[in-house]
Amino acid sequence: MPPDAPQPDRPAPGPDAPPAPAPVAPGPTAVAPRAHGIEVSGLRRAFGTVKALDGADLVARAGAVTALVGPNGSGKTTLLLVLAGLLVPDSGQVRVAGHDPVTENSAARARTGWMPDAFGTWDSLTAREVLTTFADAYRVPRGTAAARVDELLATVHLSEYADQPAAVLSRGQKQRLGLARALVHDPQVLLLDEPASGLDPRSRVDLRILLRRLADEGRTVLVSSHVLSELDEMADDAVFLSRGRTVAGMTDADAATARRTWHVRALSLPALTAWLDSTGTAYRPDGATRLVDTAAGTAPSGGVLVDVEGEAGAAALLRDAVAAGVPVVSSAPAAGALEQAYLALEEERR
Ligand SMILES: Nc1ncnc2c1ncn2[C@@H]1O[C@H](COP(=O)(O)OP(=O)(O)OP(=O)(O)O)[C@@H](O)[C@H]1O
Repeated sequence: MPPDAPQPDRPAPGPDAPPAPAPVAPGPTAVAPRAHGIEVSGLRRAFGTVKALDGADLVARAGAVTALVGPNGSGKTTLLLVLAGLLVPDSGQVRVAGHDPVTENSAARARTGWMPDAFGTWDSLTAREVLTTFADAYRVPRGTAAARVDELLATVHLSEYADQPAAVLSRGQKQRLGLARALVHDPQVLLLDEPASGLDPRSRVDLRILLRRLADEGRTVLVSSHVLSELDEMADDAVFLSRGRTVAGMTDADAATARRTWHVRALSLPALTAWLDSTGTAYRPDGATRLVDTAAGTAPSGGVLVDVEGEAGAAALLRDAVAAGVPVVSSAPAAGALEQAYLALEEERR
């Protein structure tokens, strides 16, 4: 859903719009404990007959990056809009940084940074003016706002565009400005909808490092994306949505113990497959096996896919193969843990 689509039963403030009434950025005495993350239970929100959220549950810990994963139309944006205090749910419990975004909207929004999947901005304002306007709206004290804005422009590598009108920014640069605006009031909770879309590879790496740092500082970071390999690298936990419901959750520990497919390559494919056969280990072709120098009598090198139980299973497989004299070249997960879990869930739900 376009994040700025009007909501049927609520005047749309527009997720990019400064909040009205402007919430007060929590001052040093008002900071809620960092331990508060996000807690959602039984959340429902329908648009006419479409049940965008149909009893969703979610916990996102403070100090962790949580991935929000699900197919198109599964309710991710709707959930993020509710958490951001921009959409009123039909029913269910929601706490963001210890506050209910419906009944304590200002308190929740003062502690929440929201980055929509496309950051619509005012084209005639400069990048610095855009951030200063949001800092004002969040009542960041004037004395500190200018330094904060400069610091954020540097963080997202837009200092050289600080005094350029936002109209000249590319899509990826606008995304980075959107990230800076989400951080302008030093929020405890960050909600990011497809933050990497439009970013070049360097900016994606920067984003990953920044989100890690923000989580390590004790913030709660909830990020939705379809690029699972990217989420895999940055997320500690994952929540899977399907048709408006939470269908699974996954922590780093789950990922380490889950059954996964590994790609094992050896200098001699016959030696590898003969050993797998002798141990009764099931395997299948990797689809990329390459023959080398058969004329010279060298055995074909190549790899196979093997399903193993967690990282411990992968380590045992590698250890035993090497001990048996198989010339193993590499052994690595065939795909990220999130991607494999996602595909397995999709398969189950077909
Ligand atoms: N304002 C709206 N009016 C009507 N239907 C809506 C509205 N917003 C969302 N929906 C519907 O609710 C469902 C969930 O949409 P949502 O945008 O939350 O999914 P999503 O998981 O973010 O999808 P995507 O991955 O494609 O961004 C979809 O069927 C969508 O068509």
